Amino acid sequence: MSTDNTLQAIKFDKEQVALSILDQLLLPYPTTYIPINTIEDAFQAIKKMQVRGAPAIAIVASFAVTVDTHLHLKSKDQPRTVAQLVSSIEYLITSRPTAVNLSNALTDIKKLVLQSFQPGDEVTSKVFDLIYKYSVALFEDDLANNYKLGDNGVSYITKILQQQNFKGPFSIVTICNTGSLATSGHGTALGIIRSVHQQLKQDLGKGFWLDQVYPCETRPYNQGAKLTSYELKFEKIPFTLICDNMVTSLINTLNVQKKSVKSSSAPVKFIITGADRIVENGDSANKIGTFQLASIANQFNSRFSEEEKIKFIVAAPRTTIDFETKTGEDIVIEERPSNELTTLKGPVLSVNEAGVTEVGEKLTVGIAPPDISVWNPAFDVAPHDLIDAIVTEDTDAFVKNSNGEFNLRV
Ligand SMILES: CSC[C@H]1O[C@H](OP(=O)(O)O)[C@H](O)[C@@H]1O
Repeated sequence: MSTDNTLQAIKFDKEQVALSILDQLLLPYPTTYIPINTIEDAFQAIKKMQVRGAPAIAIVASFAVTVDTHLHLKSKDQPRTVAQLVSSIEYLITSRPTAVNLSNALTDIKKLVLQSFQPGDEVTSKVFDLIYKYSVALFEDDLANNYKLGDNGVSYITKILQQQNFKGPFSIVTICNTGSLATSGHGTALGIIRSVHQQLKQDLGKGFWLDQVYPCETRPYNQGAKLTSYELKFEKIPFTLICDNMVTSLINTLNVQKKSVKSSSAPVKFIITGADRIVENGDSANKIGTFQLASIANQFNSRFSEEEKIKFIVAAPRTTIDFETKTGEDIVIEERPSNELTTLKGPVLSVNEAGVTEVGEKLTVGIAPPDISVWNPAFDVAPHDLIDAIVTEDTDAFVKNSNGEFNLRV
């Protein structure tokens, strides 16, 4: 195992055909890379959320099928049939049901193999080659697409601010983690924030600039507090961490009362989230709490002038769009274990004589009575009528037509 203070969630050695992932359950404290050698290793790591984020879990799953196949071919074990490989792939799809990237990628791999081979055929190096090429392309395309998505987000944000005749500093609210730790790099919603931070700086003369990011801590698994804060701090992007239940007060303080929060008075102009599954009509499943953010923006906008309105942006690569599902009503929402809500895990922190924080052993702390009824859906669905724009790697952001409908087909 290696430790590495990096934002690289996934490491794949093309020559050695070796896969390791950053154990994200230990972040934001020093963590380790753990090897993924089998489909079962990947299932467990995805299920436990040692790796999470819709694009990242699809990439890790695809690479895991590649590595598993490679190691099996090298072993002296009984050759595997295509049917057996397909069955393992179908098992891996069940590790997390809501994020469509996972099922899309593994279904693509299944189709690729079955287009050229019969179920009873032996898994040979030719099968491996198909899977390897697909997995490497998925990883590399995701990274390239995230930079395009970031630029498209900047274009949309610039257009809106110009239309609203907005001048000065602005803020962005986001939820969960949608950055390098959730993708192959740069990120989706956090990728837009990275690109905005780089391209809309005060000294670049556009007349408006990003002053503050407000990441929601994202209960109950705290991806915002643990992961997005880690990324924003790493990139030196100005941010202030808030609880999920603070967003209404934040917007009321900044945008309505025109007062400051900490040292910033920049109004919230955008709420930017990721997605785990965007369906045909634009309804978008994302981390629990996202629907609430869309509702909050809608509530304020009902009182705001056009120039004051807050825009709600969903950011995702096209691999997150599910054209098989017509509306959000049909999206399966993953429910997770109760203990994610009734306990908190983390290291013991102590400050030594030199004032340096030392990271000790990992503990689990109870924050609710044991054996109680808990509801822990990992996602909710923001209806398309509350979404202003869906930003992908395609050139222009998708916005609704005069009938209030998205057309996500290009
Ligand atoms: C680019 S990540 C997309 C999406 O995935 C996250 O879910 P999880 O942390 O449970 O894997 C979150 O909903 C992000 O918005």
